[in-house]
Amino acid sequence: MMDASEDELAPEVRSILAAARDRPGGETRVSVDARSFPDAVAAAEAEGRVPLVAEVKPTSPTTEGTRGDDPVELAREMVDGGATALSVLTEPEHFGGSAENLRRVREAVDVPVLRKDFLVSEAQLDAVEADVVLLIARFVGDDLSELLAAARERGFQVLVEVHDRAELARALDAGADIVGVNNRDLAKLDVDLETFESVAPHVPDDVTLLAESGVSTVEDVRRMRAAGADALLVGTAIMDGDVRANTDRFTTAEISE
Ligand SMILES: O=P(O)(O)OC[C@@H](O)[C@@H](O)c1c[nH]c2ccccc12
Repeated sequence: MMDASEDELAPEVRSILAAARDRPGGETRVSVDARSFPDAVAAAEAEGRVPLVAEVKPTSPTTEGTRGDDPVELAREMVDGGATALSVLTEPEHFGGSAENLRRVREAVDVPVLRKDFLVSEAQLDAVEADVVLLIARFVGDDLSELLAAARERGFQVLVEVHDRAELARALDAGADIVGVNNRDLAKLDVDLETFESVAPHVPDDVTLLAESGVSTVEDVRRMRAAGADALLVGTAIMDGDVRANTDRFTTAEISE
């Protein structure tokens, strides 16, 4: 999206976006046999676990240092800790990710895997197979419907990320059925859990709704669930320390009162 609102983005985010626009796509069109994300969420719920998407995020503009562990090892620990699905960063320049990390993780686990990146063109969908791809409403602008259709044609499920009610309306108009509300403001990079609480009431029941970013305690997990989150997406608080224990703590947040 090339409009005035781009000036309002944090410098790091502008740099991420500039890099994303230059990134080439895959050479041949992918065709994915996707593992159902809504089914995985329902299964976790039926077992009394908090449906959690655990994120393999080696670093980020808001994290200090880089975690160099093998992403496959981290992914296995997350699944052992009860994660419903995984998110794997594929953005190389600001998040330490790669398409290869995603490919290896998806081969090693049997839960759905989300490709976390800043996709802005159809060809970029072909870089690697995943069960779910992310489209960020703010970044794809008027191309949302087209990219959503292009992704579905390839077999991907699509998570559309929004930050306010106006973006939610655009996501729903485009036909999004998995929506994530990002608590992180891409203009300031700060996190406010009230973002989810203010947008969630306007999301129809048949949409699978994720609360993204800034969940760092078991209290936060319960708070997002109380506000209507079908699932949570957690990166930093899982990557910090014992990945398996962290995942276990969050997925059992509703049993271990
Ligand atoms: O590390 P956190 O605060 O738990 O956040 C995870 C995830 O929501 C965040 O990494 C994220 C949300 N939307 C994104 C878009 C691209 C890259 C990363 C993200």
